[in-house]
Amino acid sequence: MTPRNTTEPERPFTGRLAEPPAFHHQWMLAGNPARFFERLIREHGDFIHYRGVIGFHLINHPALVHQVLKNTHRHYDKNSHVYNRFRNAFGDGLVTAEGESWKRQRKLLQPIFGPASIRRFFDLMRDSATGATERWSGRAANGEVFNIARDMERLTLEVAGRAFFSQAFDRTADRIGRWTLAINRYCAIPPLPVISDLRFPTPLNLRLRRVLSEYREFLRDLIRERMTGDMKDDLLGVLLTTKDEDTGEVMSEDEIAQEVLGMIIGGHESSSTALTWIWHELDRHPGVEQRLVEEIQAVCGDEPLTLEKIPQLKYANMVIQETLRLHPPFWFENRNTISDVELAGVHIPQGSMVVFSRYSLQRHPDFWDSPDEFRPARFDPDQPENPESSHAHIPFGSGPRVCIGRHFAMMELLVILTTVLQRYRVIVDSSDRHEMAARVTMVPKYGLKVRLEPRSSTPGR
Ligand code: HEM
Repeated sequence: MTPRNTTEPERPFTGRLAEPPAFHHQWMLAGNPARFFERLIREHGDFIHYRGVIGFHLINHPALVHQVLKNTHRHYDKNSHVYNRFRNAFGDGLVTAEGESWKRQRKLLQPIFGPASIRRFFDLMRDSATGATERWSGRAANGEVFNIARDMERLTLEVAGRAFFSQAFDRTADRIGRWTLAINRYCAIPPLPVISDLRFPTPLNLRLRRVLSEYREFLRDLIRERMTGDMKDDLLGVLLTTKDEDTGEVMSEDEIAQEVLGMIIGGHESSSTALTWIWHELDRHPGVEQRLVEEIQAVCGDEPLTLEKIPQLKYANMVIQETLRLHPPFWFENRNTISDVELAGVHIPQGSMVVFSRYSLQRHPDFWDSPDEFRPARFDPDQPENPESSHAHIPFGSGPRVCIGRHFAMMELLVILTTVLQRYRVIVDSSDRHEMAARVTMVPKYGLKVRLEPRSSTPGR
């Protein structure tokens, strides 16, 4: 379910700009930046001009966010410290591209990720999820405690890898896993301009350079393989053959490499994080888990999930939305002003950074009742609990740069959630140490230690 289809936020912003003292609570940025923004908002309101090592305008009201991402998006781009760090790692794929280059890429890629096109990935998603649950049978039988966050990472990487490279992923899975880890480590460092520059020879930068060149070589070989006859119907095959409607041009090898890398890294990590939070919340809310299992039983019986049944998983959808609200994987967003802009009557000069925290926005007490409580019923499409909250829920972004992979991600989450729950109850172990960490994505800092309890019947057997 996506939020209701309204175009303008229901409530205008009526507050004023606050200017806390320079460097206010700056030390908190080094620990947990989501808590830093939360505290600023609690003390100073929904519109703040922060002056510190890095200065920014912080917005925390749906009407302001809507204005930046949608109504006046042309006045903003992603030339910020944070996105420049991603640019070093991924190049200029869709996530970081700007202007004409972004427009061209988005137009080419949009149809590939539309709701109808991504249906063909259903089988591979279900097969990968089923494979993971089968590999877990020994663990379940032995009552083994393991970190399910790692398994979710492996599983969503496999889904993304197979969607892009078919079986070539399986041959290279370990290497791709290592490359991903190195890139994620690089992206998680503070976005300080000099240190992030790949020419600066820190061990992390040198490692990233090596990894990127290995990845390019892997992709070059694979593209050559495809060009010499072994063309496949996976995402790489589609990218190699998709033509610009107007010019008839195909994407260059370099463009494809940047695109694929950004999507595999960004797409698999966000989905695995969301899944880990779902297991965390279901364990804490047995009533929700019970209702979810009942829905799955009613929809699928003892058979594996099929593509046609996905729309019937309404409660599962609500559970996912509520998890994405409380634990938005990409919790932080930022834009750079490319001209002078006016926001809520305030003049903001060109070259300023405007930021918001999805974590705070999606827990805004003016838009959500008991905002910290996990209540999937909020997202009941027939009876939404907080009818004015649609613009306070944007886990996939909003406006022209809304996540292109959102339909893919939602289907993947539904398939994995259903497949695992049909076979196991996921129980968080008493040894689990819980703390939220806000890195590139928002994660449980120490992962999630769980045990599995087999259910009495196994689908398809
Ligand atoms: C739960 C999973 C996911 C979440 C929460 C998520 C979230 C987001 C968000 C918030 C943005 C917008 C950033 C902005 O405003 O600039 C975004 C953009 C993007 N996402 Fe996702 N994403 C997810 C999964 C995926 C997947 C699976 C893919 C690819 C298959 C993907 C590919 C992209 C791309 C390419 C963009 C850039 C779009 C553009 O700027 O035109 N995402 N994502």
